[in-house]
Amino acid sequence: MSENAATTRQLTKRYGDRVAVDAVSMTVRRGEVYGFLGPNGAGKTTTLRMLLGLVRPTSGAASILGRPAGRPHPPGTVGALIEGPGFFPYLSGRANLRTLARHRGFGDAEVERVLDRVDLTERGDDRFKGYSLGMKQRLGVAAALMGDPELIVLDEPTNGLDPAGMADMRALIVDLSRDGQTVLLSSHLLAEVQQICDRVGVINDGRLLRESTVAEMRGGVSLRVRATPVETARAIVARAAADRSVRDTPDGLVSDLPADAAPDLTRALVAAGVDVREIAVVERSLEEVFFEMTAGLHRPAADPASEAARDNKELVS
Ligand SMILES: Nc1ncnc2c1ncn2[C@@H]1O[C@H](COP(=O)(O)OP(=O)(O)OP(=O)(O)O)[C@@H](O)[C@H]1O
Repeated sequence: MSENAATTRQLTKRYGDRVAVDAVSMTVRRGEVYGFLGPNGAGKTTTLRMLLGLVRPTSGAASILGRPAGRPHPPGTVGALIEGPGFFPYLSGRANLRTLARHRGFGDAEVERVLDRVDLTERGDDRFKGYSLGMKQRLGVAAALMGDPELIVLDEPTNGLDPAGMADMRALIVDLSRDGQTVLLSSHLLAEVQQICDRVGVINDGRLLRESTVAEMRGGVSLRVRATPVETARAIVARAAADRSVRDTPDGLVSDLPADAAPDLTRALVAAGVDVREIAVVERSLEEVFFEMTAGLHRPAADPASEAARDNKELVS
């Protein structure tokens, strides 16, 4: 049995001159929640579609649960929610799932199991049309869960949800993972998913910039010092920082010092007559790391200004 749930090697997709996915090599391990992160248009959906065999790669290879992408998967191995589920608006959630279940060879008991899994049992007889966006997304996840697949692929599962809907979806994904399912999800909301992913792959302009655990990606903590006079404070922080850099930020001086350096640093600042207003341990968010990684990188040729602006807006929204 392959220890990896999904892998891609140099996976590439071109649409005419445009390289939507550029030599992406990623590895999703069994049992983890893997976040495939990047701004809209970065190539996430295209990569997932290639993994699921819905789009043919231009070059490179992909495999899921040890089988080359594109080969039919035995029932109960892979479930996916890609680009919004297609449900009949005038049928109830339950009737929609029953229709799908019959098509896929599952019985009504499986429909009840997945409805319960996404907490929609009580609202199962309501028309799909009347569902909130969060409920619609959860019904889509329920459809992906039929047959209890080993790997669940969710494309932007929190897209468009309000904070409560996002929290529900996060809790559901964490539950699935606790039950041993592997979850591969894509998102442009880095702050949103950093809380629930074990590892992440960051994609921009079709290229995988980095793949690692969330903790590795965020790096260690830093100390932030707000004190006056700032020149004296900077000199003292620099001495404590030794060969580490000291950065001036709008929120104060920041240096990659460990949290346990704070007491000595505070004493040194006070001894030098510096007024210390704040010493804080700060952790970088994935969003900050993403902006550092992409700073100065080439932007899409089509419309660089608007695309960059749009990406930035959506990354922080
Ligand atoms: N069928 C297609 N024909 C032409 N270009 C395409 C096609 N599908 C995707 N693209 C282009 O490939 C690039 C990557 O798109 P993709 O949908 O994979 O990105 P994404 O990261 O999933 O973004 P989003 O979250 O907006 O879907 C985009 O520039 C997109 O316009």
